[in-house]
Amino acid sequence: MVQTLTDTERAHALGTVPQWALVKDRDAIHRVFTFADFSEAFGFMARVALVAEKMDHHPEWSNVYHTVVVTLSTHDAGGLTQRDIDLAGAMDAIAGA
Ligand SMILES: C[C@H](O)[C@H](O)[C@H]1CNC2=NC(N)=NC(=O)C2=N1
Repeated sequence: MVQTLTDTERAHALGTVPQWALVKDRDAIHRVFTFADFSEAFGFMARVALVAEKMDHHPEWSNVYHTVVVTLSTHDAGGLTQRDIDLAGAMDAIAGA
């Protein structure tokens, strides 16, 4: 079973994905991606979906027109783990930032 990050690990891990912020009321990270239009946003989601499935780690997300709102947390561990940091990094790379 994957473990939630310790405070020291968390500080280091968050530094590797600086565009993500800790969620206030739960142990999770959050980012809003904004694209040029719906096609770009949905194309991003399609690419991320394939990667997430391969990683066996899945985002909580929603889409409205050109924005994709994402929360990452590891349900099996009840909080933030390295798996969330890895998926966040993969999403950043797919989005190009
Ligand atoms: C059985 C399967 O491996 C698990 O349910 C995976 C799938 N995707 C997951 N995604 C996320 N975000 N957290 C999990 O704990 C998780 N667990």
